[in-house]
Amino acid sequence: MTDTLAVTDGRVLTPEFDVVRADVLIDADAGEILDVAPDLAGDADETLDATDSLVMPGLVNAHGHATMTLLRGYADDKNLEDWLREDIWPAEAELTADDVAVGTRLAAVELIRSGTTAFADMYFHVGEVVEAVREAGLRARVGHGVVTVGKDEAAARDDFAESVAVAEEYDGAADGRIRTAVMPHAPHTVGTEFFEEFVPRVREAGVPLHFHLNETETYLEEIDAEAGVRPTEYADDLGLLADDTFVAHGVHLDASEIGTLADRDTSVVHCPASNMKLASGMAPVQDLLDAGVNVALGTDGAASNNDLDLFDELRDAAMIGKLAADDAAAVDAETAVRMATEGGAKALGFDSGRIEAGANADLAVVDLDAVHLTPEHDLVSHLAYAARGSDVRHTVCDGEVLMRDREVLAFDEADVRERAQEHAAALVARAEE
Ligand SMILES: N[C@@H](CCSC[C@H]1O[C@@H](n2cnc3c(=O)[nH]cnc32)[C@H](O)[C@@H]1O)C(=O)O
Ligand SMILES: [Zn+2]
Repeated sequence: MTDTLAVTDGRVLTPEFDVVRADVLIDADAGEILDVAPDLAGDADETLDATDSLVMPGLVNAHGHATMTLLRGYADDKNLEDWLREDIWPAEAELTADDVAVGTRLAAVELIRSGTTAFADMYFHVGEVVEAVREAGLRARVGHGVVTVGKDEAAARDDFAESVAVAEEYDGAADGRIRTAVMPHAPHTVGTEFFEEFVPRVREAGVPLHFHLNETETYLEEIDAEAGVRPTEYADDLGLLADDTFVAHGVHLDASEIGTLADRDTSVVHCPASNMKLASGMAPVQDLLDAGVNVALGTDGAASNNDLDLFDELRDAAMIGKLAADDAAAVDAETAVRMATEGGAKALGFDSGRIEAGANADLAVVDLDAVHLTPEHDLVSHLAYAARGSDVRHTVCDGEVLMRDREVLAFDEADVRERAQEHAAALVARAEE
């Protein structure tokens, strides 16, 4: 007999963005939603109470570096290039596999607590990331980040080869909750010859590509100096853009680049908090949406955010989207919530992001019994503009309850925090030696 779970007595955000009173019946073995209708509790082996709550698709954090939770608050108030070169890369040079194991678990707890059920991760020691994701019960698209600048040819080639090997090794791990991608850091931090050599191998492996695109003016200047074109054109010429490619940031994009991204059906992961904090700029999100580009949301690493709460990101996206377009109607509440759910699921290639029979059973249950969510005119407005990650009561991924009544089940949270504090302190001490 199949194990079934019913999320009962709540209201449900439908794919049409109506809010209806219904239960959600889940096949816990298959990790799939079976039915959304009133009175399904009697059919279930187990129930999860959603009284006074809104059942929404689990949020999708489509760009980040989970281990960077260990560097949260370590270096703030600098632009991207200075921050990476002066603080982050020296610290990362000291990072061990154990640090990645600990930092990714800290990130996982934070993601689960704030209703995120799927995320993308570009980092190194990916085997440790995979183990943490498996244990957490989350869904993720993971990859090894490649940088070739500053390395000799053999080391550079090894780094890219490792990214392909890692993507092949772990794709489909954790009962299919883990998928992979090859993740060259950015067009200007990986040499042209290495893209030429490895892109055909990525295509053979049949995995997507993920990289940082046009995050700052420096990204444009470096490609302009090297190739005399815009980075999107450069990336397209190298065969990097496809319908399973997802790029982070896309802050500085001209109309022709937006057209190219739309033509290739490449997803853009908007990271508004990171872009504001590093003063990278304002992404033209409404223009991307108007051109038909799929836009997802990401926190980026916790060192440039400084948290992994997608509800913050949602609100930031709606706010900065209006400023960027000089139009208060731009990036409206529904659009922001869609980017954080179905947009992210599409970018990462997961059949999640909607509460409907047949979809992955990835959902967040938001407690509406709160002062800052009173009164109720429009619950989608609340999700975009008033709710916080800490309003999430239960988190379900792949049909498994990962958090019940604000208790994360897979980990001992106190232990995860203590180990994170120890590893972060030791890491920084090594970096500053
Ligand atoms: N194997 C590579 C590591 C690349 S992982 C991905 C990298 O992205 C860096 N990173 C984090 N946030 C950002 C961002 O906003 N823009 C660009 N890079 C970032 C992060 O510090 C990490 O070094 C190496 O040998 O250096
Ligand atoms: Zn990043």
